Amino acid sequence: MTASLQLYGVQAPGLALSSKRLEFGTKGINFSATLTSSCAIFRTVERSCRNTALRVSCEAARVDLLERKETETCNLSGTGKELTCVMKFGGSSVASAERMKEIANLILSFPDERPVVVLSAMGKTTNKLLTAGEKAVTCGVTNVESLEELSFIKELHLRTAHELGVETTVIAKHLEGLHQLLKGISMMKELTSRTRDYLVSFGECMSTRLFSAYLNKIGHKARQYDAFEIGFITTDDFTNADILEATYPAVSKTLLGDWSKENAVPVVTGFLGKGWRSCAITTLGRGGSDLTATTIGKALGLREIQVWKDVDGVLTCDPNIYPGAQSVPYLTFDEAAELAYFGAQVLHPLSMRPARDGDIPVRVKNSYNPNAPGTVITRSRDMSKAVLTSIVLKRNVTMLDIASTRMLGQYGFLAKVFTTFEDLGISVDVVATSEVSISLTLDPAKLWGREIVQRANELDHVVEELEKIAVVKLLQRRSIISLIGNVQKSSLILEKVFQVLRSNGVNVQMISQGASKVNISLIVNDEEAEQCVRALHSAFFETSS
Ligand SMILES: Nc1ncnc2c1ncn2[C@@H]1O[C@H](COP(=O)(O)OP(=O)(O)O)[C@@H](O)[C@H]1O
Ligand SMILES: N[C@@H](CC(=O)OP(=O)(O)O)C(=O)O
Repeated sequence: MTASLQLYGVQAPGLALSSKRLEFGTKGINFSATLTSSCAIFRTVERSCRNTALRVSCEAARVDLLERKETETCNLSGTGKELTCVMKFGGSSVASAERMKEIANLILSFPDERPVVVLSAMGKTTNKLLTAGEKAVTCGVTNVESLEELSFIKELHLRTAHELGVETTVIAKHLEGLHQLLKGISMMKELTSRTRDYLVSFGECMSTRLFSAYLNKIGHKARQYDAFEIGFITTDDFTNADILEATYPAVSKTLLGDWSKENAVPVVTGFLGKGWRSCAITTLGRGGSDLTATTIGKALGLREIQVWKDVDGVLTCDPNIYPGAQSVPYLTFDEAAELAYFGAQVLHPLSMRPARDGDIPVRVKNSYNPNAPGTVITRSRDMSKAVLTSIVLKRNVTMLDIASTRMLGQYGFLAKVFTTFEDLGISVDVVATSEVSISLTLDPAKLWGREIVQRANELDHVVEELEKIAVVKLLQRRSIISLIGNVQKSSLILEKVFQVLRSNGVNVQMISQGASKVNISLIVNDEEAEQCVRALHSAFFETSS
């Protein structure tokens, strides 16, 4: 049982709260969450500490303690009496005015649902914003106006407003702000990851404003929310921020509080948050609107989370690799998480976490084909007949073969290897070990998120460090093929896999069965990978045996 202790403070004008540090000196207090807003600091503490006197010391400028108030943390499962579900629509589902009208009809076609709507940016807006930002660095201030991406974004959003019949004023400030920001980037000749997040936030801020205005126009009361203003508190890892615990009660309080006053459909920006130290806009990693949706689902204790895409649910493999991929009717949270983590673009890698914690079913549906049943993701499912569920490919992975320079019997070798990665802040994806050697792949999401120069230095540095204790081989352009399914049937799966790979003349360079028990990973050369996935798909999903 936790209680929330809220300490309200006033800020000296013009000072960001993040520049101050409040210290809670009393021993034994277990802070399970922290969140700051421009005028308050909230800390969630264990109930047992309720009456403990807190010594609050303020390091920087003035923070006056105005009020100390104890409140029960929102009852997460009991508050969602009225709002029923989350409906998240991805970029392809809101790519044009016509698509937005269809989505509005779709929402209205479920009269028993009272959804929280989460939207991504329209179509490929996020990519266009990023390209515009990169071009702005070098194009010169006077040329910003004629950047084709800026013109495209302006034209798309203004046209959408006209076609929806809503005032262009709902997005005018954002279009102007975007223009100014690009000029700023151009003047500074620099695009930091913090600015990058601010830049892409314009996409979701505009799509939600247009859609909410449209719902209101057709007589369906709606209210737009910027996630970074309603308590989506994240780490300050720009471009890949993680949601902090304090988000749940804050989001619940705002959305349920407003809903109880007026039943207006909440339309929330996906993908965005607010860094808890910086108070700047952050993003949750590409495809992060899925995570926004599941976070809201958990925060409000809703009955279901729906993510509407442009495919008939989660498929047996990436349809861009094999167009004959079929939809998977049921998945567990573990299977879906593994599938997303190992590269299936269809779901954000962390999005299953809140749904699993809240035990809320996630339904993946096709907004272009609403009648298709889609995929239902739940805590457990009948695995008695399940063998292989889906095949996932992650390309361009770096692999390391590390062999100890000592002989057998050396203890501490694995510990030293992993300490090196920990020290360098690099996470590892797939591992296979013996007593004196270890093969592993490096998480490309973490590594490739950094600048090219930084990346090359990092790899050199890893090899240099490891060479103090081992012979190291750096192998690039490898692919991980992940076989998601019932690992209880691993012999059956592997028998078939090796038959297929042998008949295709492919040598597996490493194999690993994860502790999650839903995934077997194979490492092959990049250039052989797609052909392998197609051959494996035929063997597992297109033959009767
Ligand atoms: N196993 C898979 N199942 C379904 N879609 C997949 C899979 N692997 C890759 N994809 C790709 O993911 C896309 C859907 O994800 P995404 O583009 O993020 O959707 P949205 O933007 O609508 O949220 C599909 O169009 C498909 O090309
Ligand atoms: N617009 C962001 C966030 C997002 O979730 O998009 P989508 O739902 O279209 O994948 C992106 O492109 O990454």
